[in-house]
Amino acid sequence: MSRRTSVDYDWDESDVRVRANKKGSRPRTRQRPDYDDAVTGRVVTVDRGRYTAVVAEDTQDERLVTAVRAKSLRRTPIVAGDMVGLVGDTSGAPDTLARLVMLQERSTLLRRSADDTDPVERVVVANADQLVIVVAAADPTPRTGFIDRSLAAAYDAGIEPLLCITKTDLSDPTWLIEHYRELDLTVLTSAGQVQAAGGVHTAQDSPTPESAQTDDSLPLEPGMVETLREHLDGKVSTMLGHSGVGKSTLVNALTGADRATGGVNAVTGRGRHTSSSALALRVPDTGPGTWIIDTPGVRSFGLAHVDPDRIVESFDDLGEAIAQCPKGCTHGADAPGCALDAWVEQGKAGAAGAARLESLRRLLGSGRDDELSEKLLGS
Ligand SMILES: Nc1nc2c(ncn2[C@@H]2O[C@H](COP(=O)(O)OP(=O)(O)OP(=O)(O)O)[C@@H](O)[C@H]2O)c(=O)[nH]1
Ligand SMILES: [Zn+2]
Repeated sequence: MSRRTSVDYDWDESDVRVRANKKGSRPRTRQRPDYDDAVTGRVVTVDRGRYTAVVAEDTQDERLVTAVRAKSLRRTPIVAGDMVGLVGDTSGAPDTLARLVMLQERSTLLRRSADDTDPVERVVVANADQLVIVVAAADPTPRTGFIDRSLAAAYDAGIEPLLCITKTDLSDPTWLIEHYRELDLTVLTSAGQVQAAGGVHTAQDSPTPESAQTDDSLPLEPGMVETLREHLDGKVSTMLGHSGVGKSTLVNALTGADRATGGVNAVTGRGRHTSSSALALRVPDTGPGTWIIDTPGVRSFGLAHVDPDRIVESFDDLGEAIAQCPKGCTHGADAPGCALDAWVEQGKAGAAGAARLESLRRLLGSGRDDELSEKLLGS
């Protein structure tokens, strides 16, 4: 049952010595003849040094393979979403263990540092196309600081952001939607609204497919789940949000998996997932390649690893003013000639301009106050 799939990827072994080889144009797999028969897998979760990958995705031979990392990769972080090469017993049969020997080059890499002063950068998720930032309209109170830093991290990683506002039955999220009106950001609310590129549209009421039938006791409106499903279709998305905002509720409604109780059977066919590590899940009623990666452990987004210029670029709604700043402008409150204050005072950045500028300055500063208050609030 160990049918091989051919390896025709551009492997990044994260092995600098191999990559630095003069014959750089030669396919790297040739330099590793041992691995010619490696099968490709998508890492769905990592738990205590064990990597679970789905192999032969969307074929009859699709299976979950558990693997341990080869010695040569022991210093390389490998995370959910990574595409890897596996050798050895890749049958996926119970109690078998394969060897993870290669790491494919990533299209994107979402990273964070524990806080803005922590130089240690952590890899969160690989190959995500989209970052779904989940906040609640209330309980817990949404903080734009968290959204803004998530946006900066997404922008830096080249990942498309999407803002999802849950619990709109508890509080009116209009102020939050207004806050991002001038930014080209799609906003979904649990009332089923979509804001794209500055306009608010009511989402089409689509019927809930059988497999996604939500429990009557769930406070979610089907409109949001279905609109979100459409936005996830064909993409690898990762979901991020503070505890209690309703991520599990959303993921469960989307996938039918019961994350809280550790059951992933509906998605992977077998196995239990009880750790708090990131987990990639299939999304029913979507096309091939649709995955959602839940990151329960990630609650704050230190930006120590992000170039300040990239942070500035994530404030696209202030971009026109920034273009008028003197060269090398730090955009700080006391930066000489900074065009931002006048721009905002003239109302050119919209009603939320002042708050957006404040947020930019906070992120460009140490940002510690914001991060600290998030921690103090028990996020
Ligand atoms: N009123 C209301 N409650 C909701 C909504 N969505 C989720 N909840 C409730 O909010 C609580 C927290 O939801 P979870 O889905 O567990 O939140 P989470 O983000 O996964 O939280 P962690 O598992 O701690 O990361 C639960 O009691 C849900 O029933 C909503 O749209 N409206
Ligand atoms: Zn400036």
